[in-house]
Amino acid sequence: MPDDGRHSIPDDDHPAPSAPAGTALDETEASIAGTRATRRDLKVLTAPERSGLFAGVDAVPGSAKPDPIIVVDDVSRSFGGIKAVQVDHLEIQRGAITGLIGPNGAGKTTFFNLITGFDRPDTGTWSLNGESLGRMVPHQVARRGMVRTFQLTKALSKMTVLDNVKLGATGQRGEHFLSALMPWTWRRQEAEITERAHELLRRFRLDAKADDFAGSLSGGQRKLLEMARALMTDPEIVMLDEPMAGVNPALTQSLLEHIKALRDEGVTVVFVEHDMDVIRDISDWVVVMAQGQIIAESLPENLGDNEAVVDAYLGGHHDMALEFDDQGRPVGDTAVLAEKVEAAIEQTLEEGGDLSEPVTELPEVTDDAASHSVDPEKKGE
Ligand SMILES: Nc1ncnc2c1ncn2[C@@H]1O[C@H](COP(=O)(O)OP(=O)(O)OP(=O)(O)O)[C@@H](O)[C@H]1O
Repeated sequence: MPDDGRHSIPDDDHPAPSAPAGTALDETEASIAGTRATRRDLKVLTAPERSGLFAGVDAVPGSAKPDPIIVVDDVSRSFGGIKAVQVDHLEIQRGAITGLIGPNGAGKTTFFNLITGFDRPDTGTWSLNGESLGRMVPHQVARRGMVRTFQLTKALSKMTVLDNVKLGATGQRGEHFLSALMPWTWRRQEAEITERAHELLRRFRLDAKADDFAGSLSGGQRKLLEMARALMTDPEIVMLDEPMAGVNPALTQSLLEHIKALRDEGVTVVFVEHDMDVIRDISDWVVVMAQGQIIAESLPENLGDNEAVVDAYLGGHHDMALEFDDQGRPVGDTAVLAEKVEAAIEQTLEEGGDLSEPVTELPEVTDDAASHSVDPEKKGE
């Protein structure tokens, strides 16, 4: 991936932001905090320097970051009577992996859709590097450096793997009307696009499949294809919607390594994930949504201590102290409660319901951990 830092150099239109008020910065952060870091700056960050970025960040919803690449204000979206998203303020730190978690129906996918131009909010503003993206459609957003992948991979099964990746190169010269009148320009562009697609296929070890139909790939390989396609425009920030869903354990590890490698190259990553082990493994910072709102932000290792997070996942009506082991796994009565939540979810799915609401009502905790005695009528109240 080229490293020319071209996305991030402050200029008159995009001045470097100053350090947010109230953010305590130590020496480790000083080199990049308060200015807009380039891809090159971010590439040379050591792991302690990267975690140092969050040292002075308050673990509260909407907290200021030293060098935010994305800033969101008052973005809301309703469907009928349901307020799917109401994000008052959110800043995403440049050059870090931010995990976005929350129960089913929390509004994560809708939020991704809104800020990448795939859906329109009812209210709100948001910016990338200080430039408002409010009226842009997805390919305009991509041209400015932000791309997304989808929860359900969108690979076109009757096209080759190579062509699917090439499709990611939207908004480049070959698409323009004028270039169509100048085929020599277009052909050069086409060759560059093909070369880059091959390079990305090699990176994701899909090069042997370049000429196969995308429909022949496994679920995990399609996720890799989706990432390769997203990287065609050499983005500054990638939004990954459940990149691990449906991927077998062997490929999960490889995907995780790919995501970390992107971050280590200076790409900002925001990803939606349900698996807490994955979240703890690769996130530098975690943002928690529930019922459309940002309810918590924290370092991944402190998630289990956050009452709002536990409430969001286990329902707000428990009246016992929750306990987790040092791996963040629930223990004792908390484990029993967690199993009941699982059982309630399973039951909902078996009955053909969806999981658009978190489980909010649970029976008394007993020793019968495997009990499926959740009254479905009470769930989602
Ligand atoms: N196109 C739509 N029409 C109507 N309601 C919608 C639409 N898209 C989302 N919703 C509703 O908005 C809410 C948020 O849904 P969203 O898919 O964004 O949540 P999520 O956190 O991504 O959930 P999951 O983890 O299950 O993917 C839910 O109540 C959902 O039913």
